Amino acid sequence: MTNYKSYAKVNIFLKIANKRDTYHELVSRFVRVHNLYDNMSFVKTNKKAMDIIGDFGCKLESNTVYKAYILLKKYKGVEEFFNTYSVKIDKNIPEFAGLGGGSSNAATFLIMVNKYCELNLSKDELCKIAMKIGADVPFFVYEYDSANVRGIGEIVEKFDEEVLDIETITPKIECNTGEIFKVFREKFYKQISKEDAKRLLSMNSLDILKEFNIYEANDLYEPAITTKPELKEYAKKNWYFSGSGSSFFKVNNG
Ligand SMILES: C[C@@](CO)(OP(=O)(O)O)[C@H](O)COP(=O)(O)OP(=O)(O)OC[C@H]1O[C@@H](n2ccc(N)nc2=O)[C@H](O)[C@@H]1O
Ligand SMILES: Nc1ncnc2c1ncn2[C@@H]1O[C@H](COP(=O)(O)OP(=O)(O)O)[C@@H](O)[C@H]1O
Repeated sequence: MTNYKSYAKVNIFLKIANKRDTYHELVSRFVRVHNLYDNMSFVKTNKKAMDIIGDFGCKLESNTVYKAYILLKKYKGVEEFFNTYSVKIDKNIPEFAGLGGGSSNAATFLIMVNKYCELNLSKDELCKIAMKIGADVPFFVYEYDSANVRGIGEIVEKFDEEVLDIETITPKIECNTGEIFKVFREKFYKQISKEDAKRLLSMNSLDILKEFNIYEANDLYEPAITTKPELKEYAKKNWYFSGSGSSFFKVNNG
């Protein structure tokens, strides 16, 4: 059966626009990493129950793909399909990395089930399901190379620009997203102005990286290095920080 590539992402910039209850509204540019992806496919089994084949740092019920299955199983034919097929995931994207691996897998799974079970759900309908799984899942559902992402990830707008050649490095330092947002709120809280947000959202990624340094591009970098000072060793010239970490990235175009 067809192999699907479940890509990683980086955040070219990530700014906080507001608080929403215990969450934070973002203004961010998400870009897919073309040379870093997990491989996903359906394989025939006789398990007679939903199963995920692959190496994960979590149990089945916590897997983003399982959460996606739970939301899809009410649709006609889905439960029956997983009586004879399992989903196989060959992981390459590091976990806890700020690269959105788990979110990407869930989105790819939604796309695969939509096709194989002929659900005929539109991207906007899939996005509504995606939001229930996690903040970064809607971005991956739309399959854009580059997009402006706002809100808690539910507003995804395609951004047209040249495809970026992205290199990533993931230090073995576990960054807990919730903890980093907590430190941001307590010690570093600031909100981007509407004017600055508008300007950033209209600029192409290469120009943004020319103009801004690692601190200015990502509001979560300072709370991350405060929480895990050993991260600073990786902040070399022209390297940037993705999401809540721990990955750094560099763009090699031009
Ligand atoms: C900030 C991003 C940018 O891509 O970081 P990375 O996960 O990529 O590092 C993501 O949107 C993260 O999304 P996700 O990883 O799904 O976060 P969740 O597990 O839902 O959130 C964990 C915790 O982080 C905080 N949180 C998360 C997202 C957000 N917009 N505001 C928050 O304050 C909340 O306290 C939440 O309980
Ligand atoms: N399909 C999946 N692939 C990777 N991690 C997953 C998956 N499902 C759940 N997880 C769990 O999600 C958490 C974050 O994983 P991931 O999305 O890869 O990191 P990040 O959000 O930092 O990029 C980890 O606790 C991991 O065990």
